[in-house]
This record gives sequence, structure tokens and C-alpha cells, in this order.
Amino acid sequence: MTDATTRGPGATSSARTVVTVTPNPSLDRALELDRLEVGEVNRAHGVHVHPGGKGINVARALVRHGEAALAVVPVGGADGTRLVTLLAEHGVPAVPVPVSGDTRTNITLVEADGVTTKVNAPGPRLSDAEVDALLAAVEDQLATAPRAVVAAGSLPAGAGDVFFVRLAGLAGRYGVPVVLDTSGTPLARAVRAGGLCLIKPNAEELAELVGGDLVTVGDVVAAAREVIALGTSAVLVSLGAHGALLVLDDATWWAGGPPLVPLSTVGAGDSTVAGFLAGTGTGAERLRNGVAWGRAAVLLPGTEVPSPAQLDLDAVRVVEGPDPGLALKEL
Ligand SMILES: Nc1ncnc2c1ncn2[C@@H]1O[C@H](COP(=O)(O)OP(=O)(O)O)[C@@H](O)[C@H]1O
Ligand SMILES: O=P(O)(O)OC[C@H]1O[C@](O)(COP(=O)(O)O)[C@@H](O)[C@@H]1O
Repeated sequence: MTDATTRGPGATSSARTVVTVTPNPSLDRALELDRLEVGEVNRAHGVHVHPGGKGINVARALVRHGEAALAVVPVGGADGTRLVTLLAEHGVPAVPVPVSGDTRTNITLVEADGVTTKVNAPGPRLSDAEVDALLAAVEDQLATAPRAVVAAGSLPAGAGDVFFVRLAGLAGRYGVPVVLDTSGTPLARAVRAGGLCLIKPNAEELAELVGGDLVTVGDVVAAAREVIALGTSAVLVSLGAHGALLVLDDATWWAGGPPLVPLSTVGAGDSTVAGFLAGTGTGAERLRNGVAWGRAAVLLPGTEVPSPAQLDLDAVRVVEGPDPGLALKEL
């Protein structure tokens, strides 16, 4: 299952490496159709298969830009083997953690007008021993003092709602910053436990987290500050076609650009996280980078991640202290 690029259970990170953890990875299969007819036989004219899952996509995007990254992933069955092979083909170092259930496949249906329908499978149930083995594999990487650990995506059954709390606790012991991109109860539990460096909800996920409607920039900033008050350093809120907001305890930036016609929005959030992590300089510059990577991702099919040549940093406008009264849909 491993080769020189996907280095297998013995793989280790270095001080510049971003370690990603995807508890519920997937093979992402995107089918291109003229138009989806629900309840009918539909015929696709294009198919793309990519290694998927949020942490995996972050690692893929970083590696595509020459950044050091390593993906820790539970894998099982023939599709798990395929996932590891695909990661190797994409040049992403991986630490596969064997599990008895089969790695899932997630389906995306993309219509000619860009409308995207996604069906995500539940993924295999992990046993307690498999969850412990996954965390032990993460701890092996934490011991090598990586730059950050990115924990991302949904949790498989059996992982327990506190999986990310456990992971953040481990990372805290090794002094490694934690970036978390998840949703629902696992996000709420981790935010309440505190100690996170960054979370990347979209507006719906943040609204669910704080329990309210987010209509304006001010609503998002207030929601993000609730999160920050619980012990998270920064909140990067992605807003789809309306760009993204970066909220710190004492500063806010918005970044976005001219309208695009997306080919596939799958993986755009993950590319945004990767671009933010790869960025340098001020919060504003890192946000610009993240948004440029996210915008480039939506112009690519399936779960393809952008290359440096596909970025258009100049198209991204950054505003410090955006008007709190602005509606998100006006951004
Ligand atoms: N339709 C779109 N047009 C332009 N940019 C987009 C579009 N959809 C996504 N993006 C870019 O990708 C980023 C992440 O997308 P978003 O849908 O918010 O993430 P997620 O998939 O995590 O919900 C956005 O912040 C934006 O920069
Ligand atoms: O773990 P979840 O929430 O089911 O999401 C998994 C899916 O999300 C993706 O990671 C894409 O995420 P984003 O579109 O939010 O960047 C796919 O590769 C994968 O199929």
C-alpha cells in the first residue's frame, strides 16, 4: 500500500510540515451531466476520481504548491488501498491507519450550468481500538513538532463527538497549533473545549454553532467573537461566492473577487484553508491567499486542487474592517 512518496506508517513530518487528519476520508467521484433528472436514468459524459476528504484536500493543495504536508488517514478495503495509491500519485506523503470497514465513496453530480449535487456516504464505523490507533498515529506526528495539525471533515461512527477534543488535547501537550474544519456537534464540542488556533466554518456552520441567523457582516463578526471568547484564536468564515471573512479578537478583514462561473465547488473550502496556511505576512495577506486558492479551486473539475499558475491573487480585494451593516449577499 505504500511507496517512496506515500511513506506509510513510518512516515514522519518535519518542523515545516502541516500534518492533516481526515477521520472519514473518501474517494471523490464527480459525474458530469447535462442536466440532472431526478427519478430518471441519467447518463454522465465525464467522470473524475480524486482522493477526497477535507484534511486530504488540504494536504494535496499544499503539496501542489511545494509546501510540506502529510496526511494521516484511516483506510480500509479495496477503496482504501485505491485512496492510498491515489495519494501517492498526487505526491502526498500519507500515514495510512488500517481499519476493518471499507473507505467510503462520495458522489458529486455536476450539471452543465454548474449546479452541483453532492451525496456523501457515512463511511465505515471505527472500533475503539481503531480510534485509538488513529490518535496514536497523530501523536507520532505531533512528536516531530510539525508546524500545525489540520483536523478536518465529518467524524465516522464510533469516533465519538469528542474525537477532535481528544486530538486538540494531544496537540496542546506537544505545543502544536490546531486548525479545525468540521461542523455540528464535533465542532461545538471542540470550540467549547478551547485551545484551537483557527476554525474554518462556512456561514451555515457558524450559524448552527452559535444558534442564530447570520445575515450581515456584523452578525458573522459577533458570532466569531463568541467562538474566540471560548478560546479559539481566529475564525475564517468562508462565504461561497461572497468570499471570506477573517475575524480575530481585535481585527476583521473581508476578501473576495469578481463573480466566477464554477466548474466544481467541491474542495474549495479545503483549498481556502491550505492557501491561508501557506500564506505569509499579515492576516490580510494570508486571507487574500486563502481566497485566491478557493477561487482557483472552483474553476477546476471534481476535487482538483489548484496549482500556483492557476492563482489570480490580483483579482482578490481585501477590505480591513468591512462595514458591519453590509448584508453577506451584498459582499
Ligand atoms: N461560486 C463561487 N464563486 C466564487 N468563489 C467561490 C464560489 N464558491 C466558493 N468560492 C470560493 O471558495 C471559498 C470556499 O467556498 P465555500 O463554499 O464557502 O466553502 P465550503 O465548501 O467549505 O462550504 C470561498 O470563500 C470563495 O473564495
Ligand atoms: O467529511 P464530510 O463532511 O462528509 O465531507 C467530505 C467531502 O468534503 C470534501 O472534503 C470537500 O470539502 P469542501 O468542499 O468543504 O472543501 C470532499 O473531498 C469530500 O467528499
